Amino acid sequence: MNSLRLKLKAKSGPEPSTSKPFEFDPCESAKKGKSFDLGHGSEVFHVPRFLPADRSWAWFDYINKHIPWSRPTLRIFGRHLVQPRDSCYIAADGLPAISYNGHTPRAYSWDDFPPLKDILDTVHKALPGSRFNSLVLNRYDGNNDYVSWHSDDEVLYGLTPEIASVTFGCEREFLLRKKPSKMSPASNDEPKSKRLRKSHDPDQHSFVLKHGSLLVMRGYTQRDWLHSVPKRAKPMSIRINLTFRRVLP
Ligand SMILES: O=C(O)CCC(=O)C(=O)O
Ligand SMILES: [Fe+2]
Repeated sequence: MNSLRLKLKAKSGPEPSTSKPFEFDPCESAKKGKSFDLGHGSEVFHVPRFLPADRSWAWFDYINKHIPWSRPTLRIFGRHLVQPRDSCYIAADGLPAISYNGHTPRAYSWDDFPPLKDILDTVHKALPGSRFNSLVLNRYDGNNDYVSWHSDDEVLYGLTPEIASVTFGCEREFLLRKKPSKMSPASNDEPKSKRLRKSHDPDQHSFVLKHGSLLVMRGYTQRDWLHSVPKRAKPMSIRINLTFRRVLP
C-alpha cells in the first residue's frame, strides 16, 4: 500500500470501528491459503488476503495510535545499535520474560489492548489447535526500517514453534534463507553460483506480505531457516506486523 491509499482513506467518511462485530469467517478465509513445504519438516502457510481490507485498516489505525511503541538499544556483536524499527511486547501474566540482543522487553497485558485480543481470537479460529499467549509487534516507519536475518529459536518457544504473522499497511518482502548445514548433505555440495543459475534456489524463498495477510511458520522453520524484512531503496509508508507466539509456561 502506498501513501495515496492512506490519503484516499482519510477522505472517505468515518473510520470503521474496531469493536463492531463483522461478517467474516476466519476458517473460510484460511482455506484460501497455500502451504509451502520447505523440506526436512519445515513449512510456511501463506494467506495473502486473510482479513478484509477495511477491518485491517481499522486495526492498523488503532495499533499505530495506541500501542506504546519504543526503539530500544540492542547489543549486536558487541556494538550498541538502535533497533531499526519500533516494537512492543504483549504477554499473558506469569510467563517467563523473553530477551533478544541484550534487551528484555517489558511485557504489556492483553487486557490493556482489547482489539489485539480480537485479532488473537481471529488467528486462533483460522489455525485450529493454536494457543498463542504472546505477541511481538513491529512497526516499520518507511523503507529504511528493517529486521535483519534471524530466527525466533528461543528455547522458551520449544523446538517446533508455530509463529503466526499478520501484516497491516504497506506491503513488504519477507525473505527466508536456509541456515548453513553442519552436515553438508549431497544437495549442498554443488557450488552456490551453479545452483542459483537454475530456475529456483530451494534454499531461498520470498513472500510479499500484503495488508491483511497471514503467514505462519511451522515445524523446524526456526531451527533450520533464517528470515528477514530487508531495507528497500524505494520510499514506503508504515507497515505494522504482529507475530503471535506461544511461550511454553
Ligand atoms: O515483520 C515481519 O514480517 C517479521 C518480524 C519478525 O521476524 C519478528 O518479529 O521476529
Ligand atoms: Fe522473526
